[in-house]
Amino acid sequence: MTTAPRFLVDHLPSASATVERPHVTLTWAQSLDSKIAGPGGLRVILSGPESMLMTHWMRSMHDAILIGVNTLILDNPRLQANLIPPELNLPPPQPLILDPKLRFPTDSRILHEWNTKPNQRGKTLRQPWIICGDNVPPERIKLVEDAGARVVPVELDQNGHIPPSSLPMILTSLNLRSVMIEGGSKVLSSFLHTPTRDDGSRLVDSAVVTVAPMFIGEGIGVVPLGEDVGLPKMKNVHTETMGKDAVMICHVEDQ
Ligand SMILES: NC(=O)c1ccc[n+]([C@@H]2O[C@H](COP(=O)([O-])OP(=O)(O)OC[C@H]3O[C@@H](n4cnc5c(N)ncnc54)[C@H](O)[C@@H]3O)[C@@H](O)[C@H]2O)c1
Ligand SMILES: Nc1nc(=O)c(N)c(NC[C@H](O)[C@H](O)[C@H](O)COP(=O)(O)O)[nH]1
Repeated sequence: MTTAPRFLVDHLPSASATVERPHVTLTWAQSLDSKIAGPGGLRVILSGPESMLMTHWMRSMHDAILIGVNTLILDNPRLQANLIPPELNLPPPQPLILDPKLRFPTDSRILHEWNTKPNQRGKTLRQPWIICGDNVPPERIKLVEDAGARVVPVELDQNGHIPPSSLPMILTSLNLRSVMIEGGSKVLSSFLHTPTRDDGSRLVDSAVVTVAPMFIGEGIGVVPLGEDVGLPKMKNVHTETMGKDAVMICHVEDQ
């Protein structure tokens, strides 16, 4: 496949997204029993080859990919679009990690890739940027920056989280026009529970959900236990079969 799947092009941001109003996409892969990982956060491969490739197209269609620090620690992802043919020379997405206390492990794979492949910088890789609380000690920030990442301190909310409603403004300040939020469960939940941005407009523009035909049983749900109240109404705007999986594009309805 040398072009993005048509249904993504039809529903996701392109040149229409602006730095003033960045497009926010939530995405995850889940089992039939709504789990995104196994017990204790064990990574489970849910997506088949076709939908995994689709996920990488989605990565390349957003300026940034964002995950929570637990996903970084548990999955140790690279957050690249490396299933897309390199000869297409698509700009790599900017990895962003939400990490209030700056727990970022400096031996993570994402940083290793950045530090050990200088000739790939800007081609298939970008420097990991870590968004942390503005109360993180300067010595800790220096240690992480000396290890190769960029640290962006911001004001936290009363839960000690990076406030979902202010993420779009943070993206604007970083010159990023769109973000694909890949999880995990706590991050997805906080964005689903926050209807609007600081400017009063809708926070989440689209959700792209891969459903794999399998059961996980005990494991990590799409939203953490006890956070399944107050979730928004969703509208299905497109469903595509990709190999063994179904991929659903949804919009959040006005509350
Ligand atoms: N199947 C999938 O598509 C998929 C995708 C990503 C992750 N996962 C799975 O998710 C699990 C990790 O999920 P998790 O819920 O433990 O952690 P998470 O990745 O959601 O990270 C949570 C942490 O992020 C920080 N944070 C900062 N701002 C936040 C905000 N606004 N809201 C919430 N947290 C914020 C907090 O420190 C919090 O503890 C892993 O097991 C991983 O395998 C699955
Ligand atoms: N689309 C998708 N299907 C899955 O079956 C699965 N387990 C994830 N989980 C997202 C998670 O963060 C993964 O760990 C990254 O997909 C790691 O892959 P990379 O090294 O970044 O390519 N995502």
